[in-house]
Amino acid sequence: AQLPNVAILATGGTIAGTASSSTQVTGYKAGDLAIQTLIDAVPAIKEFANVSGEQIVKISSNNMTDEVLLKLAKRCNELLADPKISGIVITHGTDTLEETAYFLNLTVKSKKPVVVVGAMRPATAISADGPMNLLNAVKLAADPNAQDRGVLIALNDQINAAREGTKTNTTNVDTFQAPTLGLLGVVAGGKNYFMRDTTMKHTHETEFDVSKLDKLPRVDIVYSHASDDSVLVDAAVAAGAKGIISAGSGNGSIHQDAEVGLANAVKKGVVVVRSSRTGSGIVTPAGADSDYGKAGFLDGYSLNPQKARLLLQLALTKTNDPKKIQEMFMKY
Ligand SMILES: NC(=O)CC[C@H](N)C(=O)O
Repeated sequence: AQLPNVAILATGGTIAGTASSSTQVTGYKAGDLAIQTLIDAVPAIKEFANVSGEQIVKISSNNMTDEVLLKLAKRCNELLADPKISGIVITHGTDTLEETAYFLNLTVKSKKPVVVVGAMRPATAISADGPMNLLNAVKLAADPNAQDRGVLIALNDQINAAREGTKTNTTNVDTFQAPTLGLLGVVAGGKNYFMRDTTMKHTHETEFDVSKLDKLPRVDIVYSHASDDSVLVDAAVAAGAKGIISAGSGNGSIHQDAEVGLANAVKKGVVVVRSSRTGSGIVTPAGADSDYGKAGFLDGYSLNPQKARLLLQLALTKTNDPKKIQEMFMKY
């Protein structure tokens, strides 16, 4: 039988990282190795798929930009329109992997699997996790049962939804978790097992079209803390932010001295969305009669601040209507 064709788009990260010794697992050079070197390190891939590697960038993912995100989304859409391509794997640093995965979850127009993969130990380390993660990701991208589940995050034998998975540990290989909703599935005995589906709209079901975009509106995140004030909010507005995500405390609460600045931002036409710095749970709707509702703040639902930022950027390419943007936050 003919093997499925899987395209691999490489962006760098620890999966392509090199260190001077096999015991060095921090302070290494991320994104050093080219994609063909990573593919050649896992000859077993050839048993499951024909793969082609394409180097998009070679960066540590803390340096990811809107420009690269747009380039990746456009390239995915081009490749997935080709009937010969079964799915896509994107190799990525883990630091902002969840952001790229969620951005693609909102902008890829296909039911075919798109799998974002990384590693926590550099390619040169003892028990490097990259090779097995890459093999699992290619098999997942070639798996018909992985179709129409939204973009997937696959590391450490676990499958997460792009919207829900988040990096929870600075160094451990078991870093991607979905604290509120749990895993979509697992990889065991070389097979993919799906336990549930995400309930939110994704990929071909969204209204976002990046084909004609070459930049995204500025959206900043302000992180709440004791003794907070409006200094950073005012700075965001002065820098031209069209939206601000409040990484609030608890259930999206905001220090009264920062709230003043955010309310003023709304009066100037900036869209403000409340999210939470807690890392799990939902930010419940404040209601039109509450102080937050009266100030015009929107509710971020279960998106973490970094993902809420991406949705607000895309939302602002379609509309400035707070009501419509709130609907998007409950839908995607
Ligand atoms: N484990 C990782 O991939 C983190 C390394 C690096 N900072 C990156 O995100 O690209």
